[in-house]
Amino acid sequence: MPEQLPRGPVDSSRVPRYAGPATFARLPRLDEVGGRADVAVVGVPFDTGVSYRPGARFGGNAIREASRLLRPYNPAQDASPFALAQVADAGDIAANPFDIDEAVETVQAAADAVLDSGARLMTLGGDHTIALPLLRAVARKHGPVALLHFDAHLDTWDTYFGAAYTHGTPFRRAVEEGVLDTSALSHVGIRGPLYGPKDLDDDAKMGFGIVTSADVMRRGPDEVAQQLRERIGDRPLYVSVDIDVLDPAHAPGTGTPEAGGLTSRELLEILRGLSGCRLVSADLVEVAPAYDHAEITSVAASHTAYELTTLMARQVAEAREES
Ligand SMILES: N=C(N)NCCCC(=O)O
Ligand SMILES: [Zn+2]
Ligand SMILES: [Zn+2]
Repeated sequence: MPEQLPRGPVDSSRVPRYAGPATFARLPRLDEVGGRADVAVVGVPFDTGVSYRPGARFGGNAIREASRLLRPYNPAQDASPFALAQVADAGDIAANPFDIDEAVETVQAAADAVLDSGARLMTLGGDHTIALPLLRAVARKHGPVALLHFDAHLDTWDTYFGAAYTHGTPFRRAVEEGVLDTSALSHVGIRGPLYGPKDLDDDAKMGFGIVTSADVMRRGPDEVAQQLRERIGDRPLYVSVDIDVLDPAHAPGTGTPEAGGLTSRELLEILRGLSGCRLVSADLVEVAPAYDHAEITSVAASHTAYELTTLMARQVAEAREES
């Protein structure tokens, strides 16, 4: 008989949810489930790529702490994600805080290892620099992927202080490197001042379509999600969520806040509307708990990661049924 491995969160009716060290959603650690998971949740404590307030290195653990209140059944997607698939917390990637190039290599190697094990990757924390190595790893496995990018910012700028790897530049590098399918690139939640109109011209030339924050308000999450689903089709999809896509009222704990953002309700509803998309991996970046209050930001982030892991778990279950 194969040994019965733990699966799913600690039972919060038996062990108080505030007890013990935090893993995402009180899930087992990867080493407790024999080192194999369908979805690996990984922290990325790295924030050397930021242009303004630092602190996103602490985002992953803040999200884990705030995720203690998540429950096993997700009514919005009518799914029990942690029963559908083995979802485990794989700990943190030890990225060098003093050397961005080396950190980018380390994140890529760690992501390669997770994807090679057959798992989908859900990363928590870090600044947006890390999307580049994560996309490299995903493209190595799946080929160029569709990208759905939630952010106040384009993050397709060229360099800062001459540096190529920063939190404002990952998606330009990703396009240059050919890791993205340029027929299916979307930003959602864009707003705020830019350096000049060329920012938008460059971005459009790279192939990005933009759903602004005001578009989401005017058209509503259902219509936006439908348009995104049509653009993505059946391509392998990577979702990158910069928590500053939310209004600072919904996510004060972040490094480059911009007024006029999405509500957490709008973000969660758009994500739920992606059901059926081939979500292969996702990141959730730019949570900087030092500027947070009452865990407003990390609670929103924990629910965002919950919707994303639910989408992935449903995909895992569907793929299992088909085979
Ligand atoms: N990726 C984030 N959060 N911010 C990018 C802002 C780049 C700038 O300082 O213009
Ligand atoms: Zn941003
Ligand atoms: Zn960003």
